[in-house]
Amino acid sequence: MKNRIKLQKMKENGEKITMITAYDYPSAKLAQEAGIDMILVGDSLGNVVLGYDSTIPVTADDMIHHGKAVRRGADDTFVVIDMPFMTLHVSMEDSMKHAKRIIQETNAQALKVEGADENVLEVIERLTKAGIPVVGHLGLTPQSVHVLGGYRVQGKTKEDAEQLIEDALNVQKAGAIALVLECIPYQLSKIVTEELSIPTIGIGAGPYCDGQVLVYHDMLTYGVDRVAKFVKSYTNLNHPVKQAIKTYINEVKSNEFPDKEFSYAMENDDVNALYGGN
Ligand SMILES: Nc1nc(=O)c2c([nH]1)NC[C@@H]1CN(c3ccc(C(=O)N[C@@H](CCC(=O)O)C(=O)O)cc3)CN21
Ligand SMILES: CC(C)C(=O)C(=O)O
Ligand SMILES: [Mg+2]
Repeated sequence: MKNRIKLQKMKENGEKITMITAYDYPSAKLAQEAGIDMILVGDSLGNVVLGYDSTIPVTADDMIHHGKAVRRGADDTFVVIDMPFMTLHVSMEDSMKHAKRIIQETNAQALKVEGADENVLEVIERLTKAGIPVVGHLGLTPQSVHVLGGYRVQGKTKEDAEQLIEDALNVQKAGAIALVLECIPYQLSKIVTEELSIPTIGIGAGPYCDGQVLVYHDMLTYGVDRVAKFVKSYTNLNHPVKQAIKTYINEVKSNEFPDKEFSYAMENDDVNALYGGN
């Protein structure tokens, strides 16, 4: 497991780990070409690519479909794939079956699982023993949105923070290679990052994590409108994309496009012969 060593080294050396989500060939290709350390095929694809209002309808087949496209676009990047809703909570056999399919069909390096209950910890242990690296995910775990009562910041009280620290230690003990911390106070992610030997990757978890992850469509403002406070918009693609499509519409309607420059031609003799033949 060469990649595990590298992640671990980056934490030890204080070199920040960069991660972005990707869901298809072009997003993966651009992320790899830009030099990202890790790609996450997030179940957030339910929101940003499939148009659902949560990650709950996302299936293992969805993850495989998109995971394969990402792998084709980024053949040389560490790819992590989310285990989607309910692939961890039916039975151990069911979880292993889904994990096996996702890994074998996508050729990803690792799987990510939300939470730290008994089932999830056992899944982490079993996959790790089978040689499949696992990334944990604590704090705001969107697959539990209906239990959490909305997309709220987690771990804000002493009790909740202590529980999260205990969960993080358990996830590490079960064998996880890294831990995503989502939407928690920066003071808490600082403690967790110091307590753990594995790298923490934050999203809405402040500056003290060993790495950061953002959703592709959020950081590019592409097809999304309202985003969480923790999202930094590095560019806004909504405007230029919409503008380009509007210009195209106008040019077709006004017979400006396509002109000869964008058309194919026959030789004059052949055109004449064609008319003559009629
Ligand atoms: N486009 C997108 N980006 C994401 O980061 C993301 C998804 N989708 N879908 C799955 C989950 C859902 N996520 C979310 C969604 C909303 C907030 C949000 O609006 N949070 C409030 C917190 C308010 C509070 O508790 O104080 C905010 O205003 O930032 C946070 C995480 C993160 N994940
Ligand atoms: C927000 C990240 C961590 C995620 O789980 C996803 O994109 O699905
Ligand atoms: Mg996810």
